[in-house]
Amino acid sequence: TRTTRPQRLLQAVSINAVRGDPDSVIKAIDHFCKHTEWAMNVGDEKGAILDLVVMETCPSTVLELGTYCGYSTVRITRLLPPATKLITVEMNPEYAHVARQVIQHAGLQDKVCVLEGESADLIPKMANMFGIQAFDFVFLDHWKDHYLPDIRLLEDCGLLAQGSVVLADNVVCPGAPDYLNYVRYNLKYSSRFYQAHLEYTRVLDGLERSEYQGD
Ligand SMILES: O=C(NCc1cccc(CNc2ccc3[nH]ncc3c2)c1)c1cc(-c2ccc(F)cc2)cc(O)c1O
Ligand SMILES: [Mg+2]
Repeated sequence: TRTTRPQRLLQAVSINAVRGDPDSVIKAIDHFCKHTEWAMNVGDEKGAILDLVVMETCPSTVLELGTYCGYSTVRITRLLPPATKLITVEMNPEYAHVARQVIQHAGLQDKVCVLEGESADLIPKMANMFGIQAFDFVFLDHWKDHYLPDIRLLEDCGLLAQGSVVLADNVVCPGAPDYLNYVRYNLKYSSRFYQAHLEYTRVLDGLERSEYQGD
């Protein structure tokens, strides 16, 4: 096929979503994934849990690892007050290019920085790049075997502070067993599981919310 799935998803957004309206972008992507083609967005069921956790956290600094087409980026950023910034990391250049256009269609481009590259390379540079101390909220949705090394790297770089919330997608499907074991049995975290389903399916999945207790 000439086009890729992210390009077909972007086309559905540009045709069906109202420019500058994040909720219509979210609805257009969910409709596309339910009726036309499955894609690995966090989706509407887990997305509603993501919304609640973001709203109760009221973050001023947000990091997302794994942008894909920007669905969760739009979900999170639409809930943030004007002064806040969201940094999202995507190592696949084609995903990043589509995500920037989805985010722009939602009218949220001024609140989002899409960084192209690997989390392990970029995390150590973020404090200097953005003049931040710690992230109030982190959403993990990239390669599942990178969740554990990356949360440890965030700790080592001093980018987590007491009260920082880390929310991880797909802790059941595809799964992140080593990550779960770490955040659930480590006194530095207070962890809680939100049972749900894999986006747009009846397969079991869930999100893990882990609050950093400080050093
Ligand atoms: O694997 C997943 N997502 C991650 C992912 C996947 C592919 C490429 C990238 C490239 N992006 C990337 C990589 C490394 C990176 N380092 N720093 C940034 C960064 C960015 C990322 C995933 C899979 C399923 C799933 C699939 C099939 C199935 F049957 C059930 C479930 C459902 C999900 O919700 C998922 O999130
Ligand atoms: Mg995911």
